[in-house]
Amino acid sequence: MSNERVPGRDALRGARRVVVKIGSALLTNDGRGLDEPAIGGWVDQIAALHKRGVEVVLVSSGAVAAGMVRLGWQVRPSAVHELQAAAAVGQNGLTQCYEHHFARHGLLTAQVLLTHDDLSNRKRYLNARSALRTLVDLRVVPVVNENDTVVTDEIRFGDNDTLGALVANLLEADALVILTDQEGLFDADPRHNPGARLIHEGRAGDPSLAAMAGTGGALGRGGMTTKVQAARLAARSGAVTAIASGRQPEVLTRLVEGERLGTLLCPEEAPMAARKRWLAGQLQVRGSLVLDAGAVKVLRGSGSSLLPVGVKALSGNFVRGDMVLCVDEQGERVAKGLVNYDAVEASRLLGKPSHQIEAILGYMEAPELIHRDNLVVL
Ligand SMILES: Nc1ncnc2c1ncn2[C@@H]1O[C@H](COP(=O)(O)OP(=O)(O)O)[C@@H](O)[C@H]1O
Ligand SMILES: N[C@@H](CCC(=O)OP(=O)(O)O)C(=O)O
Repeated sequence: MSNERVPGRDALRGARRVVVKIGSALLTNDGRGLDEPAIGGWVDQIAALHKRGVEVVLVSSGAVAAGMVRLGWQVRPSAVHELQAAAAVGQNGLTQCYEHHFARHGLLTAQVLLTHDDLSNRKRYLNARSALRTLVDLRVVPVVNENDTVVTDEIRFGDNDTLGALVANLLEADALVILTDQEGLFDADPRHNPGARLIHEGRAGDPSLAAMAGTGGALGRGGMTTKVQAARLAARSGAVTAIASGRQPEVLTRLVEGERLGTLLCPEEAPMAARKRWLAGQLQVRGSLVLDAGAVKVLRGSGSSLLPVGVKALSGNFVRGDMVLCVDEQGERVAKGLVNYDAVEASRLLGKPSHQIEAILGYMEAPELIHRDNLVVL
């Protein structure tokens, strides 16, 4: 195992928000019900990251497999209604298990069950986004799974790799870490090819990776194919994806320390550029800010954040986190970005220096109206 510095690994090292996906193959100890001691170990690692200020959202599989064990079923049913019943029974066990282990660290968890509709319908997408952001801001660890009990075959994600990537997009996470039962992506399925070699790093969009990823294992659904696809999806919003074995000691901690573990798949372009393009394309504009000439100059010239002091007027009924358009005094488009204050608060801050924010509002979310990481100059 090498500790040499590899550029893409720095994105993990500096990650502030990470989506961790734990797959069925790993969680259920090859079909013997939930592997509670192992879950306890991942929770310890997530709690350690939390302590360092890294925000972690967990995407956890295992409901169907845990339900089967609770119901005494030896064979995974194929009928949808039976799978749904097993998921409903098993999800309870999964939630209890995470709640119990995170409580040992004084951390609260929240169960978030999502369906495809929730992320493809604009209104529900925004609702899911603001609920998850709020949970993360409250320092709660969201534990996400697919809402298996209500989904039908046509609309299911099926595998949680895709769900993990969509959650990474939703929260503009810096990294998606997929923990599975293999050390990473190999150039052939290591279960059937003892000589298969681990891919250490790659480009998320590289078509040759798909060819190496065979089909799914017996318990999980997607195998490596959906993990490679998930990396491509996650890259849209600038997230790097690590695929690693959950059985490696301290795997999460070591990955965010930049250790060369597992497979790292990086976006084609710099993460920030990808993230900004994603931002610009994703969200509907909910309002606009009129900037004075000084603010226009620094935004265009030096890519600075937008401070309230440079804003003369606003329109629209936006809330914190919404996309707003920034225009100059002639109405010319200058930038788009995610605003840190809602319209009522922002209107009270117009033209004011940032050191007065706390006195005016009674609290300060951030000194800038739009942080430069959330700003796209047009
Ligand atoms: N190229 C490959 N590299 C690594 N694993 C592979 C590859 N091709 C197929 N696999 C299989 O993918 C399985 C992991 O996928 P899956 O069972 O869906 O796990 P999970 O439940 O964690 O999502 C491995 O056990 C392995 O047999
Ligand atoms: N939602 C399902 C998980 C589906 C699944 O196994 O996904 P994966 O871990 O990606 O192979 C469950 O909780 O059983």
